[in-house]
Amino acid sequence: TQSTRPQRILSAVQKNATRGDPRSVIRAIDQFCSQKEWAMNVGNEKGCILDSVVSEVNPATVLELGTYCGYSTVRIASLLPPYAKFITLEFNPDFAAVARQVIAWAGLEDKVQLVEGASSDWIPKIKEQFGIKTFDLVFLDHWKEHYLSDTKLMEECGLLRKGSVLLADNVICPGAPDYVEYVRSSPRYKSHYFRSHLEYTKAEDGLEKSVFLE
Ligand SMILES: Oc1cc(-c2ccc(F)cc2)cc2cccnc12
Ligand SMILES: [Mg+2]
Repeated sequence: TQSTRPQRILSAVQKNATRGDPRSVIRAIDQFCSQKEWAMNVGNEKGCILDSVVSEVNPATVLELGTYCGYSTVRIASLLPPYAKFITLEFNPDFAAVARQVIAWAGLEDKVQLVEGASSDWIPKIKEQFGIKTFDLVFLDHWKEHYLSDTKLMEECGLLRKGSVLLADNVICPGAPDYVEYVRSSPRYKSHYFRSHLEYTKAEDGLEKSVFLE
């Protein structure tokens, strides 16, 4: 039977990356997606912006919405302090199965908890299930239609505190106009747009960093 694109990405990691070396896993995925098949990883250009925000926040608690093959999961997990708690939510079981193996190849399986299911189902349960009060950093990289509703849900569930940082991928392409309008116009957020390019292309895209103010 035909392999899927995530399975081909995993094969490229297992073939070209060194076990336990997160940077070689990132490089292997970026080379495969640049030279062989495009895939919706955040990529290296936006990935460097992600790295700088993670390093600046130095979060003790991180939530990622949308794991896909685990590319950004590996980037984030490799920068976290040892005591950090990192949860990544993935709705698609096939993506989750590949991501677990990519994260393991990087040797980061003890740094991140991959949870399968819908973000809207899981967000209300995170406090009780994982003993997390609030998130210092949230990386939004799932389906764009859910960015705003999931953000409002996180607010309602008390998962954001003064200073919590939301970093959203794909502000331009595919775009999340209702989310961007909300975080840029709300007095409860201070937002900044990091202009970049859609992964592995010359098209414009960018990340929106929004700090929750209360
Ligand atoms: O980074 C992403 C990119 C795209 C995307 C798909 C097709 C295009 F033609 C352009 C962009 C989709 C995503 C869906 C979820 C999380 N990230 C995505
Ligand atoms: Mg994305």
